[in-house]
Amino acid sequence: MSYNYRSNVVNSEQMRRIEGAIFASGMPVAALMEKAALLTAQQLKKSYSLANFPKIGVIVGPGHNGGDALVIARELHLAGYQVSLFCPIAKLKDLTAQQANYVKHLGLIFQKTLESLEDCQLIIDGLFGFGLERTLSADIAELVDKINSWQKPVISIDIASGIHTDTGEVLGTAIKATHTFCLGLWKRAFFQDLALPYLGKVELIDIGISPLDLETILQDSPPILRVNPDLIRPYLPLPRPLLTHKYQQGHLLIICGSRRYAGGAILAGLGARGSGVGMLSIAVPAALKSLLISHLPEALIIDCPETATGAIAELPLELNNYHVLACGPGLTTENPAIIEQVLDSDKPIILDADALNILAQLGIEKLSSRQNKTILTPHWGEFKRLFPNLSGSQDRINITQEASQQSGAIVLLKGARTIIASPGGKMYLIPESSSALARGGSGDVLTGLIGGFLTQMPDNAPEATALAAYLHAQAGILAAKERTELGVDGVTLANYLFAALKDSIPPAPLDKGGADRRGDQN
Ligand SMILES: NC(=O)C1=CN([C@@H]2O[C@H](COP(=O)(O)OP(=O)(O)OC[C@H]3O[C@@H](n4cnc5c(N)ncnc54)[C@H](O)[C@@H]3O)[C@@H](O)[C@H]2O)[C@@H](O)CC1
Ligand SMILES: [K+]
Repeated sequence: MSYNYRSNVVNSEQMRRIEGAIFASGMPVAALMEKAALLTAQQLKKSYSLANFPKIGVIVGPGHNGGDALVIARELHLAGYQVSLFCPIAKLKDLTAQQANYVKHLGLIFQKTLESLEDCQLIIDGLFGFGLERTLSADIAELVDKINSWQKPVISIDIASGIHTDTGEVLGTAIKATHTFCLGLWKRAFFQDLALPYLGKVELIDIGISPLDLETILQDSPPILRVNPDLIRPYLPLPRPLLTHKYQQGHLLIICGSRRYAGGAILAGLGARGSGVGMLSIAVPAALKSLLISHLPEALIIDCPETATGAIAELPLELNNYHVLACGPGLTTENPAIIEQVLDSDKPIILDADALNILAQLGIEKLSSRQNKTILTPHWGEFKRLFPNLSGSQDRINITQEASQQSGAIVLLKGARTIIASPGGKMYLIPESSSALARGGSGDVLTGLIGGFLTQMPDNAPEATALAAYLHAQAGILAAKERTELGVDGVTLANYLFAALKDSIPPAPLDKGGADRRGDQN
């Protein structure tokens, strides 16, 4: 396991321990504050020019978040900005009090009222960082609401004040930042859907936390990783070995569709197409066969006997002849026997949509007898049905991890920030997405894509899932950029998968990882 400030996501307790390890090894506290705040001030000056934002208001809290804000205030003042300060809490930590003295010496003024900052073009929020530990008191909450009501650009230092660093919960109320500079390491809240409306654009400031200090603190817990191109590139089934053939690139079976929901089957097939899987078979009710062939001429379409209402009645197939089974899109919940048959197979399976709804009826205990991997890809509604005991909590990172532990499956919880947990405890967090994907059909594309990647990298199921989820989100972002958020239907999304692959995970120069790894598998 290699440690990296770009990838490792921490909670506040881990952040505090890492900080402690750095200080214990000799780094002066004030020096780290100076570094973090100087780097943030540099970024700020680049994004918010003196010409456009000559007057800046800085809200100073009692802890080191407030200390950061004071160093930033000083730097902006020295750069020519007109800076006004407001500090609503009298008792400051020592280092913060020292910084306050120095800015006073430079002539900066602590205003008596928040209203004195109302004519600023930009507000910097240095009220609380990861040290926020309780709900905001009524007087502080009132200040925060007042700042929000101004509708000005607000830059939060480390995290929007009022947001819980781990769960992303709003502790009473919270600053609605337009831009947040996260210091040193990504904190969990940046991947919690609850917190997103408060963080605005997010940016990580690299303050030089070394892999050594990360390892010291993080080595005893399973890694929680923010997916980025460098992290998943080694797992991509690219470049292909020169002498491979289609069956070496894997054979995926998708079990999907009904007369009522034919489109889900097509979209899952198009998702699988986007993975480049060697062989694709799709089992559908007989009535859908010619429709599927017309959309996916490269796939083998298997026509299954159907029920009176047009669902698959039985699967006349030896499921163990395929490398991976993906099951669910458009299936209906009419026939639980199919899911039981899929669960009984010895192959890796992906369950989505109605396959999950049937599993919820059967009970997740059914998964315990499986000999191979299971991947569950619920959205929130499906998750609640599968894991009702976890649905009371809003900490999506925690409950996805719990769900994976309870079920023994890899669980992918869909959302604005999709979360993937594996039974071993390792987690992958998808860092960005587009609301263009909040649309029927997006999930079907994802199921096919996961299936296609898993087929090509069966020994790395969590990574295949993360790779698919990342690429799916990137395709949504790219498509929305060109067509707006209203222009990304499932077929369009699937068509953008290749462009996303090329754009967002370009091959690293001299990267031979992919070729070597696949050589092992063949
Ligand atoms: N970890 C690191 O590597 C670095 C951290 N720095 C900064 O230090 C911050 C953490 O500093 P602190 O630990 O001092 O914590 P904070 O500055 O986040 O705030 C803690 C202070 O606020 C008080 N407090 C907590 N909840 C409150 C509430 N609801 N109402 C009123 N007061 C409340 C606490 O008693 C404490 O005095 C980070 O967010 C970051 O901005 C940087 O200075 C340098 C690098
Ligand atoms: K803050």
